[in-house]
Amino acid sequence: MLLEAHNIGLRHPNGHWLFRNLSISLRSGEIVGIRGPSGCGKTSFARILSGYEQPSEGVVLLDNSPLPKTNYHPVQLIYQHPEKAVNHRWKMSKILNEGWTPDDHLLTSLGIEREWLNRWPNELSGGELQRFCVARALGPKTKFLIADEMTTMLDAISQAQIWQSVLDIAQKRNLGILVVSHDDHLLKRVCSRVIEFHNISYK
Ligand SMILES: Nc1ncnc2c1ncn2[C@@H]1O[C@H](COP(=O)(O)OP(=O)(O)OP(=O)(O)O)[C@@H](O)[C@H]1O
Repeated sequence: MLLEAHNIGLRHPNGHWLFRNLSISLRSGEIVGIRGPSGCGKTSFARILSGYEQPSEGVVLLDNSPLPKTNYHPVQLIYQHPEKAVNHRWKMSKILNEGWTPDDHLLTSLGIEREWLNRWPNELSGGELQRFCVARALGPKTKFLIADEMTTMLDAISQAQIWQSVLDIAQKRNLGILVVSHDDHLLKRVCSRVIEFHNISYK
């Protein structure tokens, strides 16, 4: 499969263009990094690629078709801030099973303790909550993953554990991953190529 963004631009309500003419393509099985300074628009671009936000101009295509608007989304975004990505009125078991039912093996590989399933989101740390968001995003219908600073809030050991399970699954299922990060060491380790945000953007 091929995920493509063509000439994407985003203009805020105040009329300011955050970016214009962003084009990128990502194939199944590819792991590509995006690096850029804080505030340049990486998260906004990630939201557009995963269908959460409409661009002001340009188009995102999945195998030459527009992104689907209903059902399980094949491009899954993992946010930098997991507390913004969960329903705080739901317990963790319901959040986890929102789109599919992750198996025990996945929960173990992501370090999710079963006792956490009965808690509310605010009874978990950011890192613990993020493990649920990763599991939730890895459903069998996921084709591409947009990992926006996915493990930034985690310690080095947890970070390595989560990336190891994500990379294992990506390899087995031939997922494409876009890794948005400030962490040069991580980008170098997991990505086959790394793009500077400003090199794909012409303001
Ligand atoms: N409605 C809005 N009007 C004007 N500017 C906005 C609006 N919404 C967001 N912005 C600005 O757009 C910029 C891009 O934010 P975004 O989160 O995409 O950047 P980022 O590169 O992911 O940053 P970071 O690395 O710090 O997470 C920010 O400077 C933000 O203040």
